Amino acid sequence: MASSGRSGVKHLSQEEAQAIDQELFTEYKFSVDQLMELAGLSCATAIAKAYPPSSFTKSEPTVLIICGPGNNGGDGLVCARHLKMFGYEPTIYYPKRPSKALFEGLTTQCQKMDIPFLSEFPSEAMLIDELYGLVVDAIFGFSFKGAVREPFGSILRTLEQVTIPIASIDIPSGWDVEKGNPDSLQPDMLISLTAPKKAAQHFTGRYHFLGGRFVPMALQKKYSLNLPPYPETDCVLLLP
Ligand SMILES: NC(=O)C1=CN([C@@H]2O[C@H](COP(=O)(O)OP(=O)(O)OC[C@H]3O[C@@H](n4cnc5c(N)ncnc54)[C@H](O)[C@@H]3O)[C@@H](O)[C@H]2O)[C@H](O)CC1
Ligand SMILES: [K+]
Repeated sequence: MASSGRSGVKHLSQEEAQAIDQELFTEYKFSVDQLMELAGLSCATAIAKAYPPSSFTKSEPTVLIICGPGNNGGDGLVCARHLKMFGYEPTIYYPKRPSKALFEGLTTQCQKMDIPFLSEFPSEAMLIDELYGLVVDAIFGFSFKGAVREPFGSILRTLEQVTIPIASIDIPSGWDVEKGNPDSLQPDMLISLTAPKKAAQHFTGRYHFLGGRFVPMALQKKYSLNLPPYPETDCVLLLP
């Protein structure tokens, strides 16, 4: 069944999100690297709009970015690199790294830009609150299914206790892509890429951005995305 939010934009099922993704690669001949770069740039841009460095109460605008094992994690690595360029102090936790050239390259880029990678996840939420001003959740995106497997279960349980804002890329991690999850993370920001997924209807945080301004009009029409117009040359749009 089709569903749409207050803005009239379509909310995608998991199957639709994966079908559009596949069509972008197979029919439209985009490469993953290209779309990931635009997705990650959108996330860093949305973060810079909602949480400018001057709004941080810490002495430095420190951001903890947690990257998962798939492309959502890749978006997180790209986001970290752009945040560094924008004047933030990102730190990455990336416990499950795929042995693929794309992710290895993104990791090296971050390392060469002096972005630290944590070898262990902070054991207490309080430590995260003390050290960072923002968490970026790039753990799972639209391919998440079933019960959360370790080490991500314990990471998510810690994140549920933090009091600093959490910005989730595409899906709040631990949420069912269509039904959401009232018992998991409740992020302050959600950046929906391409189009919001059905779970976004359960988002109650302050900022819901649309990002990933890369879907050709023919594909938008085929899937009746009904995307609102992005302002001027912006790569993100704040949804009502
Ligand atoms: N078209 C677009 O909008 C683009 C979006 N991008 C981003 O890509 C993700 C989707 O990426 P994908 O690799 O398909 O999957 P995920 O990152 O969601 O995760 C897959 C990863 O997670 C593991 N996994 C799945 N379920 C579980 C679980 N229950 N417990 C533990 N681990 C789990 C699975 O094994 C895989 O390893 C999308 O959301 C966007 O963020 C692209 O960057 C660009 C195009
Ligand atoms: K996420």
